[in-house]
Amino acid sequence: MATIIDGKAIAQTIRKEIADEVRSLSQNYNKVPGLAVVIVGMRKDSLSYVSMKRKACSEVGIRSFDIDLPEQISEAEVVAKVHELNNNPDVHGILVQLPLPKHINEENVLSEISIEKDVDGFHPLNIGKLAMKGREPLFQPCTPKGCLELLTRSGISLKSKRAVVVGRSNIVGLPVSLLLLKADATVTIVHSHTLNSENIIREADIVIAAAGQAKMIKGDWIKPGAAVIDVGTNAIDDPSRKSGYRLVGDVDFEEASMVAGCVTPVPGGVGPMTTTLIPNCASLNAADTNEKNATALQKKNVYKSTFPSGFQTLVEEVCEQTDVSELKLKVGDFEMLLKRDTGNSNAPISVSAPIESPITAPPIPSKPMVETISSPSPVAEQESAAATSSSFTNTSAAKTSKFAALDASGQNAYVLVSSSTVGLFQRGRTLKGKRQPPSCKEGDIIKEGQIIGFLDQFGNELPVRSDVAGEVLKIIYEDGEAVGYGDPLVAVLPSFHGIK
Ligand SMILES: Nc1nc(=O)c2c([nH]1)NC[C@@H]1CN(c3ccc(C(=O)N[C@@H](CCC(=O)O)C(=O)O)cc3)C=[N+]21
Repeated sequence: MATIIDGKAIAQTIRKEIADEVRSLSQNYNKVPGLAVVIVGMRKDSLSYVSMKRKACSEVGIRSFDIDLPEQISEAEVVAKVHELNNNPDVHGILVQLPLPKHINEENVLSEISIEKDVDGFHPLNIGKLAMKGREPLFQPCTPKGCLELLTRSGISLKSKRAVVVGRSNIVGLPVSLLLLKADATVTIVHSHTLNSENIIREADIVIAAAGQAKMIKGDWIKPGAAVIDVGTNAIDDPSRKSGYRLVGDVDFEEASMVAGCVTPVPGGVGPMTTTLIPNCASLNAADTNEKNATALQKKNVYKSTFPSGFQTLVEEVCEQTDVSELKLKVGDFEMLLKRDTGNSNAPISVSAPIESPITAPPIPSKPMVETISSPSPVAEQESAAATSSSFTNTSAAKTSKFAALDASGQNAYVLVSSSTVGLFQRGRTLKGKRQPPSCKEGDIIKEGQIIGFLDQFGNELPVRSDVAGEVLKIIYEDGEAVGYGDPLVAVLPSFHGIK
C-alpha cells in the first residue's frame, strides 16, 4: 500500500516558514511583502482558486492586492493594470489568474508582467532561463515547484531517477520537466502524440501527471514502488455531493495506491502547495529587493555628501579614473575649483561656464553641483578610459559611451542635481494614490527650474528641480530607491556646455 503524501500538511509546514520570514522582514525592515492577484471575470473555479490564494496571503502576513476586473474589460486595460502594478513598489508579486476570457490574449498580458514580479514564473524569459543550463530564473513556477517540494520533503531524491511527465502544458508539464532536469533526473515527457505512453510511464521511478484527463493513469501503468505526483484537478459529476461534483486527479488514485510507493491525493496534494508557494515567492522577492536596495544604498552612500566625505570620494574618482583637468564644486554658497596638470600640453585654459547658486530655493534649498571640464586628449584614449571607468557607477554600456563621447569632445561639463534631503526618490508624482509618469527621462531637454523627480518623505512629496537648463544625461537613482542627503540624483548636460 502506497504512502499518501499529505500536501496539506507539507503546505502547512511551509506556511509556518513563510510566516516567520514575513515577520522577520517586517520587524527588521518594516517591510510587508505584497502580492497582487488579478482576476478577470467570474469563472467559478477561478474565483475559488483566487480566494484561496488571497486567504493564504493573509494567513502568512502578506498584503494582498485584490484586483477584480470585469469580464468585458479590454486587453489594453488589463495590460494597463499590469503596468500600474509593475510600478507599485508595495507589490512584490503579480499573478494574473488563468484562463483569461477568450477576447484577451494571454501571452500579451503575461509578457507585460515585470519579470521581477512574475511570481507564477510564466514570463517567457523566466521559462527560458529555467530551460538553460547554468541559468536560474528569478521565479520558479509554483505548481511545478510544489511537485518537487512534495517529493524532496517526503525524502525522495531526484538525482539520476527516471522521471516521466505526462503532459506538456506551459504552466505545468514543460516547466516541471525542466525543474526535474535541473535536479539531475532523467526526464521523459509523454503527451497526446506519444505512442505507447503506458510503457514509458511504467519505467518511471517518478511520475508527474499533468494531462488534465480524469483518472487517465491506471494502476497497471505504474512501476511498483514509484512516486506518483498528481497535478490534475478535474471536476467530475457526483450526484451524492451537494455541489453535484467532486475533484479527481489524472491518476486513478484507488488503483495507483495499491502499486505505487507513494502518491499524492486530489484534493489535498499538489493544490495546497500551489496556493502556498505563490505568497512564498512574493515574500522571497520582497526580501530580495530589500537586500538589493540595502546593497545599492550602501554603495551609493559613498557619495552621500555629508560634506566633505562624499565630495572627497567624487574628487578621488574623477582624478583617478578620468582625464578631467578642472573640477568645480558648488554647494550653496560654498565653491571650490580644483585644477590639475594632466600632463597634456594642450590643456585649455578654459574657465567653467558659470553656474549660479540655486535661487529657486524652497522646497529644495541648496543642491550640490559638480561641474567638470575635461582636457582634450586623443579620442581613443579617452574612450578606453571612459569605458573602463566612470565617476558614475552602474552605467550601462550605452550610457557610459555617452560619457565617453562627452569626455572626448573635451566639453565634459555636467551638473549633478542632488538630493537636499533623505527620502525615497520618485521619478513621478503620486496623484490620488496613482503614480504619474516620470517627470523626465534620459535624453530629455529640460528648462532651468524644471522638476526632474520627487523625494518622498513619509508620504510627503517634495519636487526636485534642476538648477540648469540642458539635457538629462543620466538618472542615477531608480524609482523608489532610498537616497541620502547630497546624493546625486540626475546628471544634466547644461545647454551652454559647448561655450568655451
Ligand atoms: N496564473 C495562474 N496561476 C496558477 O497557479 C493557476 C492559474 N493561474 N489558474 C488555474 C490553476 C489551477 N490552480 C490551482 C490552485 C490551487 C488548487 C487547490 O488548492 N486545490 C485544492 C482543492 C480545491 C477545492 O477543493 O476546490 C486541493 O487540491 O486540495 C488547485 C488548482 C492554480 N492555477
